[in-house]
Amino acid sequence: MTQHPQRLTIRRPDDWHLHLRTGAMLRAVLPHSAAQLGRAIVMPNLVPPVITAAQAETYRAEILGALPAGSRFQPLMTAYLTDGTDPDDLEAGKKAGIFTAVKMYPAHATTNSAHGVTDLEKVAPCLDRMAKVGLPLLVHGEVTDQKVDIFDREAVFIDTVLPKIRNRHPDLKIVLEHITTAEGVAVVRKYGPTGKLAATITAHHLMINRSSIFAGGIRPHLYCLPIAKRETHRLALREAATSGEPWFFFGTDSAPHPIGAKESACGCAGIYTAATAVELYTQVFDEEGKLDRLEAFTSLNGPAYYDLPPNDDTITLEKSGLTVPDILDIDGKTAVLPFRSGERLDWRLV
Ligand SMILES: NC(=O)N[C@@H](CC(=O)O)C(=O)O
Ligand SMILES: [Zn+2]
Ligand SMILES: [Zn+2]
Repeated sequence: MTQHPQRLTIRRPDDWHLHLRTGAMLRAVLPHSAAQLGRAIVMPNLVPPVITAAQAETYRAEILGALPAGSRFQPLMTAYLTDGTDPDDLEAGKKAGIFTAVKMYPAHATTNSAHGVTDLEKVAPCLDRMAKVGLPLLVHGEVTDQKVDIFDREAVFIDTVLPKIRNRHPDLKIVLEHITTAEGVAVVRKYGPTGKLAATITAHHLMINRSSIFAGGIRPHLYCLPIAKRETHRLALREAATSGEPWFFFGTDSAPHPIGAKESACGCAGIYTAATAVELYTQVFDEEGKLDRLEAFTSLNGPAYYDLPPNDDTITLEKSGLTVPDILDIDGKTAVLPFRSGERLDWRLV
């Protein structure tokens, strides 16, 4: 690769952490991801959540039915782990090709997590079975104790909860989703070489820090969970993502909410990045002078961790610039505001 390429062809990326929602929202946002990606790990935090293999099969059919004609995009389905989840159903779902992974939300940690896990002991039989049949555990890694400062909840989870899971289930593959801290980077570096721990990193956590949320006034569209941390953490995430190390990979956590639900006295957590996900990551790798490592992060490391082949086709990016789309209409009554809406990015998908 030349030092300052104007054009870049890489294997088609996958998104290992995506919220597609359902109904009109799904129909509006899915074309964005389907245009860029080969596959995506689809998060199960619907209302009600996607708990069983039968529910995941119904949800997958809805997604496939909402795809633009001719799209080869493949949704990879996840189970929402609850205290009452049946290990046999997880195993059957895995064997039937329905489940790719299982998502654990500590109860009340984030958007639509009320049915999440209250006690690790209760899900131990599920985690044992997942290790046995090869279903990775994807974790929203924040403690829910409201006495713990919101900016510390990820680091405390890594310190106190993650070791319990790892020690009790040493053969379980774990993905720490959307890491936001230097502590997250360090623990994944430490245990990544065992093949049992990896992390997704979002585009927005590579671009914003906690001051961004208050720049000139409160900016509800930059509120997500885990919340963005100090600048030192953003820099640690950028270094990790662009390091080429195989345990860090693409996961947007693109999480659309209607504008009215964001611009509210009690606004929802979630940032919508799917409209320009690949362009946002490319911008970061270019700024870091690491475009030669973009493909590993976007298209190779994720499939390798999930024991899947990389996509067989490619995408091409051009350094001709792009204006991030403005408000995305959902159903004539509600709309979503994409991250960096109306701003210029350096790269665009050809
Ligand atoms: N990331 C977020 O801020 N929100 C996600 C939930 C999640 O991934 O934690 C959502 O579903 O809106
Ligand atoms: Zn989450
Ligand atoms: Zn998420």
